[in-house]
Amino acid sequence: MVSWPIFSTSANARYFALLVPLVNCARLLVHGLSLVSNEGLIKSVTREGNPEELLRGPLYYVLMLIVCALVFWRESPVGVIALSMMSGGDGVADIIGRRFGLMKLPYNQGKSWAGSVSMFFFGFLVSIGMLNYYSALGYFKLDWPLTLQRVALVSLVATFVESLPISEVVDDNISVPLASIVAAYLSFCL
Ligand SMILES: C/C(=C\COP(=O)(O)O)CCC[C@H](C)CCC[C@H](C)CCCC(C)C
Ligand SMILES: Nc1ccn([C@@H]2O[C@H](COP(=O)(O)OP(=O)(O)O)[C@@H](O)[C@H]2O)c(=O)n1
Repeated sequence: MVSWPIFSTSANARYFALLVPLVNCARLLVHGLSLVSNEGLIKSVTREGNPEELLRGPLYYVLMLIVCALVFWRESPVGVIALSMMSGGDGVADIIGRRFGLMKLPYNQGKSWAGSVSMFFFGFLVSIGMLNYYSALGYFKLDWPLTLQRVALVSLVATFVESLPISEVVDDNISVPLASIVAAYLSFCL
């Protein structure tokens, strides 16, 4: 029976799984540099329709996928939590914040309480859901009462970092997962 690397315990499974973000990284670079034109990709992934946008948020998103797969893979909850905060928390904060974010944060008029509260709750929920999935597959065993507290703390840290007016300096597709990695590593691994 063929054992597909992506589900195997092979040391090479992570490199096989990396093919997906690597291919998308190449796509974003090629289209972001306008070496190739794909209106569908640009329209679906950018806000203003400028190819250069692909080289910022989307590219950082995929690079963080690559970093977490390489460094943490399935052995550690840290990578799972970091990606959950970026895709689940920050992603929903954008949607909810744009639509319902009338009450702005006192220190950042570009962000709102609705967006940040969504960031916290969806970052927490997606993290717990993914940790439960990986735990059910046997990749790690967790003390769930403690894990809930730890993930809540990481989500609080990620929410605070995401709320800061630093988007011009560092994209939140970098700051949110990096802050989550640090907070999760300190709470889960030390
Ligand atoms: C639109 C994207 C990021 C923009 O973020 P922001 O600037 O709004 O904060 C994501 C871009 C995704 C990329 C085009 C394709 C990624 C495919 C990925 C490797 C497949 C696995 C995704 C996994 C389920 C999280
Ligand atoms: N905590 C947050 C996050 C986003 N948002 C809203 O979502 C929009 C996009 O957020 P963002 O600049 O962080 O964009 P992304 O790069 O995270 O997708 C903001 O301009 C706000 O309107 C919010 O209101 N509160």
